[in-house]
Amino acid sequence: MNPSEASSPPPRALATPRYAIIVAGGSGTRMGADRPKQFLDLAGEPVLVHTLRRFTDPELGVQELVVVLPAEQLAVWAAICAQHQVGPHTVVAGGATRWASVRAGLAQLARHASGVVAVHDGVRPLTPRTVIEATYQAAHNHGAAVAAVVPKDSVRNLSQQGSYALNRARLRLVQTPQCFDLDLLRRAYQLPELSTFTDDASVVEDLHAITLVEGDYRNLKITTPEDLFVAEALLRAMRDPVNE
Ligand SMILES: Nc1ccn([C@@H]2O[C@H](COP(=O)(O)OP(=O)(O)OP(=O)(O)O)[C@@H](O)[C@H]2O)c(=O)n1
Ligand SMILES: C[C@](O)(CO)[C@H](O)COP(=O)(O)O
Repeated sequence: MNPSEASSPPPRALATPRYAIIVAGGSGTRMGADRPKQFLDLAGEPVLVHTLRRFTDPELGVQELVVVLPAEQLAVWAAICAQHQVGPHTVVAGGATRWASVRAGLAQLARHASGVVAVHDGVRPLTPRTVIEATYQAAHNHGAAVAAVVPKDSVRNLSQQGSYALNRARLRLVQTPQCFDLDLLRRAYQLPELSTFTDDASVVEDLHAITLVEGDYRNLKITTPEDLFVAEALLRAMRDPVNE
């Protein structure tokens, strides 16, 4: 625990325990930076520090937070934690794919019998608390819930003849957090990995229906360089009490 955490308010007590796995085990090839994008600077602090703060908010009552990192970056993260205010968490080494990293995070939660677990991208540093809370609650009520938003652009499907328009009213852009009953997520991650998995909902959906929760357009995933500029502007706006 960071000494500055000692005086923070106690976590909210909840009947159903809440856990979170923050996956930050990727290398950021699309960003093309000199280090993984989760360590890049966003308004004076590494992206991942911002992301963790979203989940250490005592109002959420998360009992255990697991951070998954590339094995070769564990020392880098330790140095970051020594310099920045980061709440209590455990660290595990990830795998070659996001799926393998989530599995490693789940293994860290093996001693817990039950609860609801959130899986969240370490590179989504702007997720509003209301979205996290709503996703945990929906998973508590329905077993599996993911945050998603309506597409703002028109969407076309590629075909052999060229392309055709899709009805975007029937489409959703999926974000994280993605929250699940702990036992359900464990069972889903015992099945073999498929190349079609892009998120946790795609791993779980053969076992259980996925409930969609209203996400937020500010909850962007930092993927390519321009996302950092947008994230910085959004962060400034979200810190302005007029906007939040
Ligand atoms: N082996 C992996 C791959 C991805 N992730 C995490 O999953 C989230 C979403 O993945 P993505 O944005 O694709 O991150 P990268 O894999 O780092 O990026 P890229 O695909 O551009 O290499 C990120 O927080 C990333 O760190 C992970 O934990 N382990
Ligand atoms: C999990 C995710 O962020 C939901 O939108 C997304 O699927 C991650 O995809 P990526 O290819 O790893 O960026």
